[in-house]
Amino acid sequence: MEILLMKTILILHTGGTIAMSKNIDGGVAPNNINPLDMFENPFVDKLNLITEDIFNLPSPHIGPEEMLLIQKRILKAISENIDGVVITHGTDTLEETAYFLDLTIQNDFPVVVTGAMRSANEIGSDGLHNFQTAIQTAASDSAKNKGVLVVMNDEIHTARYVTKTHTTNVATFRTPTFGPIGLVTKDRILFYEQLLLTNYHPIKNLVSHVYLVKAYAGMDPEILEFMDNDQTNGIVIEALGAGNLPPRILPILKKLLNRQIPVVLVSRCFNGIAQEVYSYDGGGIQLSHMGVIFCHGLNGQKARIKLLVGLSDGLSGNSLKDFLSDAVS
Ligand SMILES: NC(=O)C[C@H](N)C(=O)O
Repeated sequence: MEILLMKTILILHTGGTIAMSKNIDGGVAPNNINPLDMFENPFVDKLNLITEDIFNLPSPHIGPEEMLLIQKRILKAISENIDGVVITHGTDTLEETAYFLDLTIQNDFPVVVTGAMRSANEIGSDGLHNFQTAIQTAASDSAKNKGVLVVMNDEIHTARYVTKTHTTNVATFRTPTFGPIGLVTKDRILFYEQLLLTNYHPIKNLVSHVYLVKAYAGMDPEILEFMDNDQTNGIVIEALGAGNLPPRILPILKKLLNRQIPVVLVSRCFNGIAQEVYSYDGGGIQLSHMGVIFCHGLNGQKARIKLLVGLSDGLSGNSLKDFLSDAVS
């Protein structure tokens, strides 16, 4: 490892399978005491580990409020001479928390998120290994200024593009279209790509009622009619293919846009980006002319986090559009 000086790594446990065990009935559930608290620092002569259990939640119980708590704790660490941060997290919503942090923290030190697919007492448990490699990555100088990173199964992914792709396999985290930017090898942390960095938005409060909807063949307009009210702050639609919608959605879409509700489009495809390609009814060109914002390269859940962060930072109109479409970062 390229670790030369004594460094301090802040570890924030938030729960998830990495902190769970299989019980006698075969169900996997949280423990009263996090098994990771028993982790013996294998790098005692090189790394000082400060551990905090900020909460112990399955990640489906985590939402923007919890993400903001994690963000605030990391911002506090900036004045505490911390050299890196590791966050352990359930994998179900890990990519959303990681991307939320990526958008809201200017991290000169590495911030690494990890989790596990097998709980602490299951054969082949991946928790300790992922935890250890996440610490090594957070302690690596080469991990600085790369945005928030996700380390799982010996791969290093950007929070911006990584996604959970398998329900149970330990190799679940993948980065469609672009691939991981680095590897954890037996003896070093290795990067071979650099993310284009963007500005950060250090929000302090959150807006609510930002929705995510998936398009499907024959999509029913009623789903969007539910959002046609004053409470709705924004909507992300995972559209078909290159970025198209069934024509029967157009009337309600117009109503939502007339209400000045931002409607953001991504593709429901696993690879590629939403683009204004088709000029038929419901095609991307028409949607774009109507005022729908095309968000490039993100999946639906990430685009929703980005919309939430942009709105929470007070962006609207063209500034929100530029932020979401990556015209500015
Ligand atoms: N592997 C996991 O961590 C999944 C778990 N359901 C969670 O997200 O908390």
